Amino acid sequence: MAKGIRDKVAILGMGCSKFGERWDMNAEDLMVEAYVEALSDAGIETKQIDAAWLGTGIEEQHVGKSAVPLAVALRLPFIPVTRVENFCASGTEAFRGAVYAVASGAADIALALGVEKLKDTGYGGLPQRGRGTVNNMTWPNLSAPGSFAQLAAAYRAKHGASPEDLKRAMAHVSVKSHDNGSRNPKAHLRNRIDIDTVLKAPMIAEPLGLYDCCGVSDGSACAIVTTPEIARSLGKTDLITVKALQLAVSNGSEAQHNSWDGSHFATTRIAAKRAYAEAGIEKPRDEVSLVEVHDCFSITELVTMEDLYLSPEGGAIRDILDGFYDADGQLPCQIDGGLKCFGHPIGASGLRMIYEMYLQMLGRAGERQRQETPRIGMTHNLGGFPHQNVCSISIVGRYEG
Ligand SMILES: CC(=O)SCCNC(=O)CCNC(=O)[C@H](O)C(C)(C)COP(=O)(O)OP(=O)(O)OC[C@H]1O[C@@H](n2cnc3c(N)ncnc32)[C@H](O)[C@@H]1OP(=O)(O)O
Repeated sequence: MAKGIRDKVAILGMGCSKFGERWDMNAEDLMVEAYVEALSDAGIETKQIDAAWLGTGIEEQHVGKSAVPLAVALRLPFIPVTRVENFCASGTEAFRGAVYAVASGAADIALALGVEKLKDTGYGGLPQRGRGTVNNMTWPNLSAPGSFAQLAAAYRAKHGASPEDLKRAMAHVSVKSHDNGSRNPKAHLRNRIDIDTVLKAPMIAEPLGLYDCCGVSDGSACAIVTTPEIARSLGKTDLITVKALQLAVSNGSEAQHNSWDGSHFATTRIAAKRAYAEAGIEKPRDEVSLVEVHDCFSITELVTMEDLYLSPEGGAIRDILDGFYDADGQLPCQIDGGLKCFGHPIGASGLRMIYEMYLQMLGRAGERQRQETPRIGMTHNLGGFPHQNVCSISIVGRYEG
């Protein structure tokens, strides 16, 4: 395996907008909200940034084509700006661009920003009549909730879980995330819920009810990165560095050759193995202190805990019900409220997850701060559907160099 980027890049500053129904703001306003916080945290000026990456998913409708909207919104000084899109993993893709630019020496300081404006532009998780023959004939009823509901059925069939146990574990996932989100002023949904509310909620795609789904929200998040040496020369003493960044992309082979039972994500397993090797992690369940996964649906979080090798295969239901991933458990998952409470403004989500890891490791997470300062944080950003997807994993941690 290539040497990788472990400890070559430090996070100089991060910012995150308030997520939610931001009727009062357009995409540029959201970008500025996250950027102003990141810039002030980094303690630099815009003219010191050498290159920038914009991550956004449905750009034509919500943000505008090309990389120009980012350059205009932030008044970037004619530097190279690149726009990336990789399904729902677009935010981590922007981060990857900026981190690799610094790691390669092409830039001293680079910016990654992810944004999406979904709420008032007609986007929804349920099927909308697509345009054109392919959409009408081939995918007339394809929806994210419907597609991830099949993951639940396949997982249950494979592991022989009873429908009641699986539903209770999924409900625990949602109750836990709403509890965490209620302590986060930047989250969209901040109401506490109980198991009964989840189990009696309107059905969206059996077995996924309203509270098993992430919301639909607007939001933006931003990171400024540099080398550990430059960060020190700028006066930073407490450094958080990138330990690993890995991306795995489906090539269709599993689904096409019937070797896939539909109950897990091959991309997550492959990206996780590579990321642990790059970060030098041998026992992820013991060594990772905090994790944010792509909980677009409660079942995705449950399955992902096994795909990341944190829970044993078939053991996630038990771990979840035992509180292993609760805020006061051994390995908190979605301590900020996750996609469940932040919603999923596509380009922003991956960077929003890294933002929480960064705050927690610097002891700056306010009411939801983990008591023992976390050392290693992992984020998992998934794009696409179970049968074809991209998975981007980042591991960040305290710098001990
Ligand atoms: C790889 C991937 O990431 S795929 C994932 C892509 N994203 C998605 O699929 C989004 C999934 N979620 C959804 O589509 C929507 O949230 C739905 C369908 C579940 C609900 O949408 P709608 O019925 O239009 O909800 P609407 O916006 O009208 O809100 C109605 C109420 O429910 C609440 N609500 C909406 N969604 C959620 C949710 N997911 N969880 C909890 N509460 C919610 C709202 O706050 C509102 O509450 P209020 O009446 O107290 O104000």
